[in-house]
Amino acid sequence: GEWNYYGRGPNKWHEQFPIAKGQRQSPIDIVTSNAKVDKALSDNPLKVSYSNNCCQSVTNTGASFQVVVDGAGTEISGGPLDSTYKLVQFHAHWGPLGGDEGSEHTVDGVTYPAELHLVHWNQKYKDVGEAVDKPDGLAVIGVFFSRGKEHAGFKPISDLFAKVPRKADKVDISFNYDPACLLPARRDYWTYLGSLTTPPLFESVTWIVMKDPVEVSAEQLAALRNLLWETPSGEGQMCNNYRPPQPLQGRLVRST
Ligand SMILES: NS(=O)(=O)c1ccc(C(=O)NCc2ccc(F)cc2)cc1
Ligand SMILES: [Zn+2]
Repeated sequence: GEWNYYGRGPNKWHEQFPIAKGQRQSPIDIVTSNAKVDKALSDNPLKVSYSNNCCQSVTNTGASFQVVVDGAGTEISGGPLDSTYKLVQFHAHWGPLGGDEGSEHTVDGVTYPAELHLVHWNQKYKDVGEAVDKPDGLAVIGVFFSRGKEHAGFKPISDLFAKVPRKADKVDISFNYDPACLLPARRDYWTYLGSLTTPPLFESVTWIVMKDPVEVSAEQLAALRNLLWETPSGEGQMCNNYRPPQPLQGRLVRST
Protein backbone atom coordinates (compact mmCIF):
# COMPACT_ATOMS: atom_id res chain seq x y z
CA GLY A 1 0.00 0.00 0.00
CA GLU A 2 0.98 3.62 -0.34
CA TRP A 3 2.40 5.50 2.59
CA ASN A 4 1.36 8.81 1.11
CA TYR A 5 -1.48 9.87 -1.17
CA TYR A 6 0.81 11.79 -3.53
CA GLY A 7 2.14 8.46 -4.82
CA ARG A 8 -0.69 7.92 -7.29
CA GLY A 9 -1.07 11.66 -7.83
CA PRO A 10 -3.72 14.22 -6.89
CA ASN A 11 -5.53 13.63 -10.19
CA LYS A 12 -6.54 10.17 -8.91
CA TRP A 13 -7.85 11.32 -5.49
CA HIS A 14 -11.40 11.73 -6.82
CA GLU A 15 -11.67 7.93 -7.20
CA GLN A 16 -11.62 7.50 -3.42
CA PHE A 17 -12.67 11.06 -2.46
CA PRO A 18 -15.36 12.22 -4.91
CA ILE A 19 -15.40 15.66 -3.24
CA ALA A 20 -12.09 16.22 -5.07
CA LYS A 21 -14.31 17.46 -7.93
CA GLY A 22 -16.45 19.56 -5.55
CA GLN A 23 -17.55 23.20 -5.67
CA ARG A 24 -15.10 24.64 -3.11
CA GLN A 25 -11.82 22.79 -3.53
CA SER A 26 -8.34 24.12 -2.69
CA PRO A 27 -5.81 25.28 -3.61
CA ILE A 28 -6.67 27.82 -6.33
CA ASP A 29 -4.80 30.18 -8.61
CA ILE A 30 -5.41 33.65 -7.17
CA VAL A 31 -6.07 35.98 -10.11
CA THR A 32 -5.24 39.27 -8.41
CA SER A 33 -7.25 41.40 -10.89
CA ASN A 34 -10.40 39.39 -10.02
CA ALA A 35 -9.92 39.68 -6.25
CA LYS A 36 -12.37 42.16 -4.71
CA VAL A 37 -11.10 44.58 -2.04
CA ASP A 38 -13.52 44.28 0.87
CA LYS A 39 -13.39 47.22 3.30
CA ALA A 40 -15.04 45.01 5.95
CA LEU A 41 -11.80 43.01 6.15
CA SER A 42 -9.77 46.09 7.08
CA ASP A 43 -12.53 47.53 9.29
CA ASN A 44 -12.22 44.40 11.44
CA PRO A 45 -8.52 43.47 11.14
CA LEU A 46 -7.39 39.87 11.42
CA LYS A 47 -6.15 39.42 14.98
CA VAL A 48 -3.37 36.85 15.48
CA SER A 49 -2.49 36.22 19.11
CA TYR A 50 -0.18 33.24 19.51
CA SER A 51 1.65 32.39 22.69
CA ASN A 52 5.40 31.66 22.59
CA ASN A 53 5.21 28.33 24.36
CA CYS A 54 2.48 26.67 22.34
CA CYS A 55 4.59 24.40 20.11
CA GLN A 56 4.96 20.91 21.53
CA SER A 57 6.65 18.70 18.92
CA VAL A 58 7.60 18.14 15.28
CA THR A 59 6.40 14.94 13.60
CA ASN A 60 7.07 13.39 10.20
CA THR A 61 3.51 12.59 9.06
CA GLY A 62 4.68 10.68 5.98
CA ALA A 63 3.41 13.54 3.80
CA SER A 64 4.87 16.64 5.49
CA PHE A 65 6.34 17.81 8.77
CA GLN A 66 3.79 18.82 11.37
CA VAL A 67 4.40 21.07 14.37
CA VAL A 68 1.74 20.12 16.89
CA VAL A 69 0.50 22.98 19.01
CA ASP A 70 -1.14 23.01 22.39
CA GLY A 71 -4.10 25.31 21.81
CA ALA A 72 -3.55 27.30 24.99
CA GLY A 73 -3.86 30.93 24.02
CA THR A 74 -3.11 30.62 20.31
CA GLU A 75 -6.10 32.23 18.68
CA ILE A 76 -7.07 34.16 15.58
CA SER A 77 -10.23 36.18 14.96
CA GLY A 78 -11.55 39.06 12.87
CA GLY A 79 -11.04 39.58 9.16
CA PRO A 80 -13.23 37.01 7.36
CA LEU A 81 -13.80 35.02 10.56
CA ASP A 82 -17.11 35.16 12.43
CA SER A 83 -15.70 33.55 15.55
CA THR A 84 -12.44 32.68 17.29
CA TYR A 85 -10.30 29.91 15.88
CA LYS A 86 -7.48 28.08 17.70
CA LEU A 87 -4.16 26.96 16.17
CA VAL A 88 -3.80 23.17 16.22
CA GLN A 89 -0.82 22.51 13.91
CA PHE A 90 1.31 23.90 11.14
CA HIS A 91 3.02 22.13 8.23
CA ALA A 92 4.17 22.90 4.71
CA HIS A 93 4.14 21.75 1.08
CA TRP A 94 7.12 22.04 -1.24
CA GLY A 95 8.57 21.08 -4.61
CA PRO A 96 11.74 19.56 -6.05
CA LEU A 97 15.26 20.58 -4.96
CA GLY A 98 16.10 24.03 -6.26
CA GLY A 99 12.84 24.35 -8.19
CA ASP A 100 10.34 27.21 -7.98
CA GLU A 101 7.20 25.08 -7.87
CA GLY A 102 5.95 23.58 -4.62
CA SER A 103 3.40 26.05 -3.31
CA GLU A 104 -0.25 24.98 -3.45
CA HIS A 105 -1.85 28.37 -4.09
CA THR A 106 -0.45 30.32 -7.03
CA VAL A 107 -0.69 34.06 -7.70
CA ASP A 108 -1.47 34.97 -11.31
CA GLY A 109 0.05 31.59 -12.19
CA VAL A 110 3.25 32.25 -10.20
CA THR A 111 4.39 29.43 -7.90
CA TYR A 112 6.67 29.65 -4.87
CA PRO A 113 9.11 26.93 -3.75
CA ALA A 114 7.04 26.17 -0.63
CA GLU A 115 3.89 27.15 1.27
CA LEU A 116 3.35 27.04 5.04
CA HIS A 117 -0.10 26.26 6.47
CA LEU A 118 -1.16 27.32 9.97
CA VAL A 119 -4.29 25.28 10.74
CA HIS A 120 -6.94 26.59 13.17
CA TRP A 121 -10.34 25.22 14.27
CA ASN A 122 -13.55 27.11 15.12
CA GLN A 123 -14.10 27.38 18.86
CA LYS A 124 -17.86 27.00 18.38
CA TYR A 125 -17.13 23.26 18.03
CA LYS A 126 -16.02 21.03 20.90
CA ASP A 127 -12.80 19.87 19.24
CA VAL A 128 -10.95 19.83 15.91
CA GLY A 129 -12.44 16.42 15.10
CA GLU A 130 -15.92 17.92 15.19
CA ALA A 131 -14.86 21.05 13.30
CA VAL A 132 -12.84 19.40 10.52
CA ASP A 133 -15.78 18.65 8.19
CA LYS A 134 -18.04 21.68 8.92
CA PRO A 135 -18.32 24.48 6.34
CA ASP A 136 -16.97 27.01 8.92
CA GLY A 137 -14.89 24.48 10.81
CA LEU A 138 -11.32 25.46 9.93
CA ALA A 139 -9.28 28.55 9.08
CA VAL A 140 -5.87 28.04 7.48
CA ILE A 141 -3.34 30.85 7.08
CA GLY A 142 -1.12 30.22 4.06
CA VAL A 143 2.33 31.83 3.88
CA PHE A 144 4.45 31.60 0.73
CA PHE A 145 8.17 30.82 1.17
CA SER A 146 10.52 32.45 -1.32
CA ARG A 147 14.21 31.57 -1.69
CA GLY A 148 16.52 34.25 -0.28
CA LYS A 149 18.16 35.04 3.01
CA GLU A 150 17.92 32.71 5.97
CA HIS A 151 14.76 33.04 8.07
CA ALA A 152 16.05 33.17 11.66
CA GLY A 153 12.58 32.42 12.99
CA PHE A 154 12.19 29.26 10.88
CA LYS A 155 15.70 27.96 11.72
CA PRO A 156 14.81 26.33 15.08
CA ILE A 157 12.14 24.34 13.24
CA SER A 158 14.07 23.58 10.01
CA ASP A 159 17.00 22.36 12.15
CA LEU A 160 14.71 19.66 13.62
CA PHE A 161 13.79 18.02 10.31
CA ALA A 162 17.00 15.91 10.33
CA LYS A 163 15.79 14.42 13.64
CA VAL A 164 12.52 13.10 12.18
CA PRO A 165 13.55 11.39 8.92
CA ARG A 166 10.88 8.68 8.90
CA LYS A 167 7.06 8.55 9.11
CA ALA A 168 5.82 8.85 12.71
CA ASP A 169 9.24 10.04 13.93
CA LYS A 170 8.66 12.78 16.48
CA VAL A 171 10.87 15.18 18.42
CA ASP A 172 9.79 17.39 21.29
CA ILE A 173 10.18 21.16 21.03
CA SER A 174 11.92 22.03 24.26
CA PHE A 175 12.36 25.73 23.53
CA ASN A 176 9.87 28.62 23.47
CA TYR A 177 8.66 29.26 19.95
CA ASP A 178 6.13 31.76 18.65
CA PRO A 179 4.78 30.70 15.23
CA ALA A 180 3.75 34.32 14.55
CA CYS A 181 7.42 34.88 13.59
CA LEU A 182 6.61 32.97 10.38
CA LEU A 183 4.08 35.58 9.24
CA PRO A 184 5.16 38.36 6.88
CA ALA A 185 5.48 41.84 8.35
CA ARG A 186 2.74 43.20 6.06
CA ARG A 187 -0.48 41.43 7.05
CA ASP A 188 -2.40 41.91 3.76
CA TYR A 189 -4.12 38.75 2.47
CA TRP A 190 -6.60 37.20 0.07
CA THR A 191 -9.45 35.13 1.51
CA TYR A 192 -11.90 32.63 0.01
CA LEU A 193 -13.90 29.55 1.00
CA GLY A 194 -12.13 26.28 0.17
CA SER A 195 -11.08 22.88 1.39
CA LEU A 196 -8.37 20.72 2.87
CA THR A 197 -5.75 20.29 0.13
CA THR A 198 -5.11 16.65 1.06
CA PRO A 199 -7.53 13.77 1.47
CA PRO A 200 -10.21 13.73 2.85
CA LEU A 201 -10.43 17.16 1.07
CA PHE A 202 -13.28 18.34 3.34
CA GLU A 203 -14.80 21.67 2.20
CA SER A 204 -14.37 23.19 5.64
CA VAL A 205 -11.61 25.80 5.27
CA THR A 206 -11.75 29.58 5.27
CA TRP A 207 -8.46 30.30 3.52
CA ILE A 208 -6.39 33.34 4.47
CA VAL A 209 -3.45 33.54 2.04
CA MET A 210 -0.88 36.19 2.95
CA LYS A 211 0.05 38.39 -0.02
CA ASP A 212 3.74 38.76 0.88
CA PRO A 213 6.06 35.75 0.90
CA VAL A 214 8.63 35.30 3.64
CA GLU A 215 12.22 34.62 2.61
CA VAL A 216 13.94 31.43 3.67
CA SER A 217 17.40 30.30 2.55
CA ALA A 218 18.16 27.63 -0.04
CA GLU A 219 19.60 25.59 2.85
CA GLN A 220 16.34 25.86 4.80
CA LEU A 221 14.38 24.74 1.74
CA ALA A 222 16.89 21.89 1.33
CA ALA A 223 16.39 20.92 4.99
CA LEU A 224 12.80 20.00 4.11
CA ARG A 225 14.32 17.10 2.20
CA ASN A 226 15.83 15.65 5.38
CA LEU A 227 12.27 14.38 5.74
CA LEU A 228 11.94 11.02 3.98
CA TRP A 229 8.88 9.20 2.71
CA GLU A 230 7.95 6.00 0.89
CA THR A 231 8.02 6.15 -2.90
CA PRO A 232 7.15 3.37 -5.39
CA SER A 233 10.92 2.76 -5.69
CA GLY A 234 11.49 2.68 -1.91
CA GLU A 235 12.39 5.34 0.64
CA GLY A 236 13.18 8.77 -0.79
CA GLN A 237 13.41 12.48 -0.01
CA MET A 238 9.99 14.00 0.70
CA CYS A 239 9.17 16.54 -2.01
CA ASN A 240 6.39 17.52 -4.43
CA ASN A 241 3.82 17.06 -1.65
CA TYR A 242 1.55 19.73 -3.13
CA ARG A 243 -1.83 19.68 -4.85
CA PRO A 244 -2.10 21.84 -7.99
CA PRO A 245 -4.71 24.62 -8.26
CA GLN A 246 -8.36 23.49 -8.60
CA PRO A 247 -11.31 25.05 -10.49
CA LEU A 248 -12.55 28.28 -8.89
CA GLN A 249 -16.20 27.31 -9.63
CA GLY A 250 -17.27 30.94 -9.57
CA ARG A 251 -16.07 31.64 -6.05
CA LEU A 252 -15.24 35.19 -4.98
CA VAL A 253 -11.74 35.91 -3.70
CA ARG A 254 -11.70 38.91 -1.37
CA SER A 255 -8.67 41.05 -0.62
CA THR A 256 -7.57 43.48 2.07
N1 LIG B 1 -3.09 21.29 3.61
S1 LIG B 1 -4.31 21.83 4.54
O1 LIG B 1 -3.87 22.92 5.36
O2 LIG B 1 -5.47 22.11 3.70
C1 LIG B 1 -4.80 20.55 5.64
C2 LIG B 1 -5.02 20.86 6.98
C3 LIG B 1 -5.39 19.85 7.87
C4 LIG B 1 -5.55 18.55 7.41
C5 LIG B 1 -5.96 17.49 8.37
O3 LIG B 1 -6.28 17.76 9.52
N2 LIG B 1 -5.90 16.22 7.95
C6 LIG B 1 -6.13 15.13 8.89
C7 LIG B 1 -7.50 14.57 8.81
C8 LIG B 1 -7.63 13.20 8.86
C9 LIG B 1 -8.90 12.64 8.88
C10 LIG B 1 -10.01 13.47 8.80
F1 LIG B 1 -11.24 12.94 8.81
C11 LIG B 1 -9.88 14.84 8.74
C12 LIG B 1 -8.60 15.40 8.72
C13 LIG B 1 -5.32 18.25 6.06
C14 LIG B 1 -4.95 19.27 5.16
ZN1 LIG C 1 -1.37 22.13 3.93
